[in-house]
Amino acid sequence: MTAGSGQVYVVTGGCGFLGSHLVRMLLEHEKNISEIRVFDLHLDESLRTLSNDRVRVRLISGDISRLADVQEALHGSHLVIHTASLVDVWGRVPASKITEVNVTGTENVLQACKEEGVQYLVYTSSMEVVGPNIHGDHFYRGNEDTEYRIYHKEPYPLSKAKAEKLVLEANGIKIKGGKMLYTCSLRPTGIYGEGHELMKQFHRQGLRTGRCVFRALSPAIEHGRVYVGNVAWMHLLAARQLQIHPSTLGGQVYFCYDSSPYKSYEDFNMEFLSACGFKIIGSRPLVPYFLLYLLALLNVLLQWVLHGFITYAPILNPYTLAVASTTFTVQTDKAEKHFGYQPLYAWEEAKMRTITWVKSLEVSGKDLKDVDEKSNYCCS
Ligand SMILES: NC(=O)c1ccc[n+]([C@@H]2O[C@H](COP(=O)([O-])OP(=O)(O)OC[C@H]3O[C@@H](n4cnc5c(N)ncnc54)[C@H](O)[C@@H]3O)[C@@H](O)[C@H]2O)c1
Ligand SMILES: CC(C)CCC[C@@H](C)[C@H]1CC[C@H]2[C@@H]3[C@H](O)C=C4C[C@@H](O)CC[C@]4(C)[C@H]3CC[C@]12C
Repeated sequence: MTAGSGQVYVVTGGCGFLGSHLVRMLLEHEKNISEIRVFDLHLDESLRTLSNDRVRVRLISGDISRLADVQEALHGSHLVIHTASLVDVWGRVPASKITEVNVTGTENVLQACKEEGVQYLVYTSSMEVVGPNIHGDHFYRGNEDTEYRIYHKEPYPLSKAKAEKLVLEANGIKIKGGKMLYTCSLRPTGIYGEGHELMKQFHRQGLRTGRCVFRALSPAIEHGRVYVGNVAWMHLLAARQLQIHPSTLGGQVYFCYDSSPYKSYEDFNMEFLSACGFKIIGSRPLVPYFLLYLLALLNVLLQWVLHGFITYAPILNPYTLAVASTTFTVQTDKAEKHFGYQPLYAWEEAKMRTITWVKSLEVSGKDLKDVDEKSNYCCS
């Protein structure tokens, strides 16, 4: 295919963790596109260099919460993959900002699809549109039809649920030119892989404590995880098949899954950290749950006191503790049945790629700096 003769895809949030994997995935595996528009608030200039003879990668700086920006980016495009979002469960940004980006931003994408006559939209949702809920109900290897008490209070899951609803309701509406809009929604569980910001933080924290991770969560609580490459692959397939079988995929939701093992959040992280010499201390939580909960509450209090002076947003708060302490795993084949999804990366390869990346944090010295040499290897 020569540049200009294929389809134009827009990837909102294309410079983020998932978005940048998706852009690379599209370049490598989607043969009928000639342009990828990477729309983001903060541009990653290195993506520009990915353009080749066949596909032009165009970086577009814009704000999803401004309709004019979105309209301009979508003009003349064929399909949108909407991953842009404010991912915040720590109170780093005000709730109103989360709503503005995640809900108004999605409204803008839908409006722009309508006005610019873009027929297809794949939305990146989240497991959190379902749960875990605040009652602590476990969702054990459930699927898209599993009944669950859905209850949202926190700004991020609330915004993702609202946005997903808007996306699904828009399936089938008339767009400019008289054609129909087709939409579907993908719900990843906790994504991991190269570039995962939270993994960097756990790695850095582990270096400070001499490569020791102190078990805080019950190993019996399963937390769903999915490799970023497989999430990107699933988006690519959904985008392709939405155009071929719009009546099958249109208006549907799909959990993102692969063959990553069912483990607790900490044990899963250890799959990678142990390759760097990290050890997990304790076979059961070292701190009783009520103490952890008190600590989480203390963090909320400190956040409130320090508000206006500094942004105090530690990893542990009552909500993140509840998410990490409630089983939420998926087991489904809906995406396989509807659009032939099979993970592109087996667990062993996903693990190896992630380990290589975690190790590279040490080689580059990025995570080693600031760490007291003396504290290293206290466990070895
Ligand atoms: N990381 C996870 O574990 C996870 C799990 C489930 C779902 N998700 C969803 O996947 C998507 C991608 O998440 P991620 O982890 O890659 O997050 P990320 O923060 O790395 O990427 C989000 C991107 O959106 C961009 N963005 C934010 N505000 C914007 C705005 N106003 N205008 C334009 N762009 C804006 C950011 O600059 C960033 O590049 C999100 O929709 C998120 O809700 C993530
Ligand atoms: C108590 C501590 C020792 C551990 C705290 C870990 C906690 C910060 C982690 C655990 C689970 C994580 C969430 C989960 O993987 C899935 C998602 C969905 C996604 O849409 C946004 C990110 C989020 C909420 C992860 C955030 C970090 C969590 C809560």
